Amino acid sequence: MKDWQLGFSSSRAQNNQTGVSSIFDENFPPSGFMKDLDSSPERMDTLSGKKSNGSDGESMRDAIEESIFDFSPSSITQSNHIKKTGFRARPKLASAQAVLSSKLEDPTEMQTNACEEPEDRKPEPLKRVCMDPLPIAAGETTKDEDVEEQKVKEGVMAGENLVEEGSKVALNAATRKSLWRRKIEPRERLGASVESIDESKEGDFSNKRLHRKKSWGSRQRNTQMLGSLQDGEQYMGGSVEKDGEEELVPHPVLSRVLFHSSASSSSSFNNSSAESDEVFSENEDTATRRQNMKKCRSWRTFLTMMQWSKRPQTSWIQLAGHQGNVRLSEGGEVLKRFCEVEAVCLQVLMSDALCQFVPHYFGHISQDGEQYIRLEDLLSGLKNPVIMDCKMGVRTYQEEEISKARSNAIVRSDMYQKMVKVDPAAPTVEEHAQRGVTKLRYLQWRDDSSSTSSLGFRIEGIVMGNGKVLRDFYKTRTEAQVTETLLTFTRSQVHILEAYESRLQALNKALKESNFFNRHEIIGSSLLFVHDCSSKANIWMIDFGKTIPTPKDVQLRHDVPWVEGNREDGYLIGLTSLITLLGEAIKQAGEQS
Ligand SMILES: Nc1ncnc2c1ncn2[C@@H]1O[C@H](COP(=O)(O)OP(=O)(O)OP(=O)(O)O)[C@@H](O)[C@H]1O
Ligand SMILES: O=P(O)(O)O[C@@H]1[C@H](O)[C@H](O)[C@@H](OP(=O)(O)O)[C@H](OP(=O)(O)O)[C@H]1O
Repeated sequence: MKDWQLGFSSSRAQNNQTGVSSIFDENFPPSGFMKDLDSSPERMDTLSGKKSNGSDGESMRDAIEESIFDFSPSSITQSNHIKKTGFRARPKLASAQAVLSSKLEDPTEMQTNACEEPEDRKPEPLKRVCMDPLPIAAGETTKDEDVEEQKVKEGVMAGENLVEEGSKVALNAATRKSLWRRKIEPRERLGASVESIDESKEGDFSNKRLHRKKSWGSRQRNTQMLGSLQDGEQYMGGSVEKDGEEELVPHPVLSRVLFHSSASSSSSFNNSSAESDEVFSENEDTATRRQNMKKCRSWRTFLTMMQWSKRPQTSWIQLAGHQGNVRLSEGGEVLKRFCEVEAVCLQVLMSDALCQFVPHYFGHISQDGEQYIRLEDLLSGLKNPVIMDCKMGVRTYQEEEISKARSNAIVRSDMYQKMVKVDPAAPTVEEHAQRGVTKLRYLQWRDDSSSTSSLGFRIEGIVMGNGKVLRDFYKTRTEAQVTETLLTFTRSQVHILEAYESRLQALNKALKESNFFNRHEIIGSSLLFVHDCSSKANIWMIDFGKTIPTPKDVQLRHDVPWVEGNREDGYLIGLTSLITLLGEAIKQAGEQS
């Protein structure tokens, strides 16, 4: 078991044992929607990695180093380490794996989660969940498979790399995916797997048994597996009696389940004749065949449930911003409508001190005549993520927008409608009369009614762990209102609040070292806060669509008020406010508990 898995498992074990009081303000509008976060963990693990500066997304990702950070209040040493380094969370691969393996450890929880899954979080098509037919020693693949894995690496979600520790079943999704894509015959697939096992695990009895079978035709082999299937209870026990020999099965239920999963994977569990031919022997009579088919179907039902539970954790949601601007691709990347200003920023950021705080940028892609920016999915691997989007800075419009508004003031009725909905008294008499406001006027009103102008940031939206979305923060302006919202967002969990505070302090440090920050006016950019019920937490910088390089003669400070012409964005004012208010929230949460 890798370090991060150990860390995660122990964290989960602790969580299961920890009775936790539910702390949140009953008066807050979305009361009662946080019941799924009832187990408050004692510690928090995140992963740290370091990006390389390579221009190629593949090589950069390959260069990521991972390690664990422990946010346990008692873990002072590591906590200091975090403060020194900032917690670099790249939870993708580890989180997905850890969540998946923990689900298998805890079937009760699996059921609970399945029940709580909101309708709009239906799993991806089954073809995305890949499983191997044979037990393979963890981490081992054949040469060919390695090549295949390399080929498909880019398009494969980290969460699809499934390794069942202790079961000796390695589920290498990249390999499987590529094999399926190429529709390689099961026979070839099996042969390859067996050879690799046998070469590297000479002493393993079960592997030797598999090796002895490798000369069998795939049909024979499949029939043999089916025969075993009929003795389900024995199989559950971990061994099968065959011809007087005990055949050890590394992971009794899984390996058989996985076998059939694989056999039918390419057809997504259809009952096609091709599949039946693959599974049943020619010598079986019709009755046996029917019986077998029936059993096989019930296994399929079970498999479907398994695959549901093992699906990659991609509870993706676009919280703020222009609806439909951002979406999750089939391959698990976030695709955002192309904006050259943003693409240039992201490219520069990949080799800046801030790269640890920005989703990985994979370049751009053209799809159906549209261009998209390809980004790392920051929610990947998080289980029922809790998300908050904070728009940073003391203003959300560029200075250019002011001059534009002066020269050509377009009156917008949509913005007038939005304004009236929040505050019917906000428009002037003239604006009421024309039933419209200019964009600049609207943006300025938004900034002033929220905490943007006063605190240097505002909360745009929150997604709670049960998927409930809160966007009504138009009038969340005072420090007390923001603090209360932070407590609700984190359910007053001190270790989460502390992790966020720590991350922001690290960001503060990185900003001071950043050439990008030194040379850019950052407008309308957000900090995306994400945590989940297994206590992974992180904060990321997103949205650089209105971030522009400063003129050569301008040196921004980022921590002084904006007056027209000085181009200051107030980013550090917002960051300082956030850190202060998180501190206040930590204090209040401590007092509550
Ligand atoms: N890399 C990512 N991973 C996960 N979610 C993301 C990612 N990028 C964006 N999102 C989601 O999409 C939302 C909107 O993103 P973003 O702010 O970049 O869009 P936008 O349309 O440019 O916003 P705006 O209208 O404020 O300029 C975010 O609040 C977040 O929920
Ligand atoms: O959040 P709200 O209240 O819905 O208001 C929107 C928000 O201010 C966006 O940032 C802005 O897009 P830009 O940042 O790109 O200016 C958008 O302008 P738009 O309607 O002109 O796109 C506004 O409608």
